[in-house]
Amino acid sequence: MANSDRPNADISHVYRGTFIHSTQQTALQILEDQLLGVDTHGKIAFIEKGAELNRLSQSFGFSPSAVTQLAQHEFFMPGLVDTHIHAPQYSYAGTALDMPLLQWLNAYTFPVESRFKDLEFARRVYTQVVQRTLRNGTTTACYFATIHTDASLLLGQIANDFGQRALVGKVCMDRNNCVKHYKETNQESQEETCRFIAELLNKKYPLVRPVVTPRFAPSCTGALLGQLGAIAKNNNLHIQSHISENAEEVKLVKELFPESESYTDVYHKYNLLTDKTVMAHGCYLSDAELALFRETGAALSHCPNSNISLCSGMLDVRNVLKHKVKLGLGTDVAGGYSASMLDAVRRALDTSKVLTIQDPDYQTLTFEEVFRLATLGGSHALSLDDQTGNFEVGKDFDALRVNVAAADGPIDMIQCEGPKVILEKFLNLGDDRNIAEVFVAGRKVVPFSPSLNIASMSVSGAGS
Ligand SMILES: Nc1nc2[nH]cnc2c(=O)[nH]1
Ligand SMILES: [Zn+2]
Repeated sequence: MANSDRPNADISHVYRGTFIHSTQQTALQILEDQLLGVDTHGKIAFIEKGAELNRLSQSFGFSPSAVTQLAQHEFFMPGLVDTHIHAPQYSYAGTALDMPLLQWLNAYTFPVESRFKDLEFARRVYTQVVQRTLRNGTTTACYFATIHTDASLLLGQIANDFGQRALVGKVCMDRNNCVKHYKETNQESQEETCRFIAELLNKKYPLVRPVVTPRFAPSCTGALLGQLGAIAKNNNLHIQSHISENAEEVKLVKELFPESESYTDVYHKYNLLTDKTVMAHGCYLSDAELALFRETGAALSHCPNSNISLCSGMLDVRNVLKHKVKLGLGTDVAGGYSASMLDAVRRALDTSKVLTIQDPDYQTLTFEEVFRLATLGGSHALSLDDQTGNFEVGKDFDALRVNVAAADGPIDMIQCEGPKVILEKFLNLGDDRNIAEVFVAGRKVVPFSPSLNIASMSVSGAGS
């Protein structure tokens, strides 16, 4: 072996079995009888054919007897990437789905979010949402918190404690005519955003980053949007918001920002469309707006459960892909009632089929394409694809160990099936009972470590 090929870190784990992932070229690549090595930094050191065991064990210095062999109904897939989820709204997920967006925000969302000033309430809900999403295989989550800086910092701490990769945003809003006590002044929003960013970065959590988070154009003055664009630029930070989710909202933005050509133009004008931006929804974007997304490198998060639950609209994913706009999937809890990315996969397929019902010439998304959106697509949308999203050497090992035939699980395996069918069954029928283990950056984060003292955190609100 040439010197340049020598590994620069020791191997901590080697797994043997089926690995299923996406690449830029292929939506579904099935690698059977492979050996994947994880180094002591949690990175993928090699992924090669099982027949190479002896050579690999010698060159990487591990014992063949230490290899973990997957069982027949097991496979590894990349961790799921939730590109849009509201952590505080987990407290009412599964309820309050009887109104359109703007009314829903005023009636349910703003009153609930205002409660997150209370840090003990925040700790309880944030512990539960991080646990629930991890158990369901979300290895990376892009979170909205609330306007409260300390509670938003707590969300970052909890994600770090449980080992979830997370972008965390303190929500900014200096305009709210309906729930008057749930808003900031322009100065507060700016100052608290800077404090949030400084304090979160100062924690040096390896997998948790701040994200600049104007709630959406109707909640922010132009002045605030401009200040947030500058803060993101000066600190090279991610940006997240909402766009073109619902027809009434689009109309409102036209009224509030009459000088702008389009909703996308509002954000563009304030330097909020960058290659580290992810905007949720985009159901009503024109082709010209999609072209602007493509030009700036900004991404979209498709949140189909929310779009249907709030009767917002349906994203034409095929058209977004045609415009080569980066795209991931999001749960958008609690507009979306499920915190599971498996649900987002199913709802994305359902929505695509409804579009085909409406127009039989419409090219329905395949489950392979949606699998890619939920993994590599999401990591690309969050500009984290150099670190996660698939099983390329050098990326972090973010993975789910799936057992389709888990005892007492939701799937009956009637006959012996190949890996493609097994994956399809898991995506359509599986749940957390099929997710035996979850890894983030090589660390096993599910089952939870007993040292996390889960019971005291979730029941009494005490804990780390
Ligand atoms: N779905 C959804 N859309 C929004 N637009 C502005 N805020 C929100 C929110 O909390 N949820
Ligand atoms: Zn949202």
